[in-house]
Amino acid sequence: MPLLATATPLAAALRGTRHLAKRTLATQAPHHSHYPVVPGALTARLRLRTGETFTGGSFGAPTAAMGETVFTTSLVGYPESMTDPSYLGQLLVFTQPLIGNYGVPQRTRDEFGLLRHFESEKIQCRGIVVSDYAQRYSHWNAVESLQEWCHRENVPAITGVDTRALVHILRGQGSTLGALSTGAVEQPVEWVDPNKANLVAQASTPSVRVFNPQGSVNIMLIDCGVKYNIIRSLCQLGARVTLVPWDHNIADSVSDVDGIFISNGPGSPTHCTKTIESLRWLFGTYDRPIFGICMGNQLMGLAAGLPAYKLRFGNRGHNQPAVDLTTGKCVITSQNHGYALDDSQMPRGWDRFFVNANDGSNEGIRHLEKPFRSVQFHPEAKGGPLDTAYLFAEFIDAVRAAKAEAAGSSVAAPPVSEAESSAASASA
Ligand SMILES: NC(=O)CC[C@H](N)C(=O)O
Repeated sequence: MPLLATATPLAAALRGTRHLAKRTLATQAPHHSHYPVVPGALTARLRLRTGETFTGGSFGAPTAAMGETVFTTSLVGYPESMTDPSYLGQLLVFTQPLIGNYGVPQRTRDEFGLLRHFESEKIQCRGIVVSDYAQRYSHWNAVESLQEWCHRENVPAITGVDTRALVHILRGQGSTLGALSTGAVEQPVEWVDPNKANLVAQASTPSVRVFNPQGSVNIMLIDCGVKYNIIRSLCQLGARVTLVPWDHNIADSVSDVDGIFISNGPGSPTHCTKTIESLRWLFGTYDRPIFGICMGNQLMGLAAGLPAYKLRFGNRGHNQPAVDLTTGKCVITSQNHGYALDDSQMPRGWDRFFVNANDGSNEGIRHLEKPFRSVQFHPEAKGGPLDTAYLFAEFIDAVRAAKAEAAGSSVAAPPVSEAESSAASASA
């Protein structure tokens, strides 16, 4: 039998896919409505500022919300993403079609008092947009449905949206303001860009908090909207973590600090002038390790003299390749950002650390003499079991070494990064 004949079912399936893709493109504007929605649900509507409207079913709170419409390609992790403070002010579109199928986990806390399965205390995004909400969920750890959670936290959610068409629009024109309405509750027509406000001031801790007080090195963590797993990652490596607000008076409190960490956070980094000033002061006076993640990378770059710009639609997902320019090694990273540093001209004394292998955008910077480094991706969030977790271990090693040196001792504790990597190879 000719090969063509055996391949026919596959060829037909592929033709079907192509046909679907064409149909999706053809129906892009101005109105989209198709998939079946939750039976008996209120109608929900997502309207982009540029005029495109998507109609579906409401499965969240019967309320309305406006935000920057952004998409994530993550296949799993909706509880973590939705509680990540970096999504504050945003309507979050999931490209993974089936959302809700493993429910929402328990609010149990770890030994440091942090919620185990969420990145902060509450849902941070303003609303969610999905293709196919799973009305039945199943998971050993689930205690409620995504629908119940959204209701409880007063967050609107729409299902039945052709998210492929929506993402096509967002990739083309860039992240766009969107208004999500449910039933008769209409989002007011005046468009307000959340990025014009200082969202970091809303997400940051209002007061100083200490985690793992018996830890052996003192890390000051500047909270721009920190994810719990960043605090946890530092505590697990034996650090005492002092969480301080984004505008904390650093100069007054840094003398007994062994290392400084700058967290992730929502919105534009340009609002954080106080943090940028503090970092600039630290770069001139501080010699111990400094490390930044995502917003932390952007703030360190701005303090060093690099400009930041807005990416067209940002990088949000769990499989972004980043090349470490010091080793040539490519790591697969988890990301959630809409801004980036323009590293085309590096300031004196600094170099690029990582670069994105897909779009060439900056993924980190490092100081050439002092132990100051930052990354645009999230080493605390990993698609695989470990991925870039080694960056935390290297930071704590550098902190311990600097502390030992300052104390005039040549005997430093064994590096945690080595302990980590031997544990990793033992479990591999
Ligand atoms: N995850 C983050 O820290 C995001 C940083 C910043 N809000 C951005 O979107 O680029």
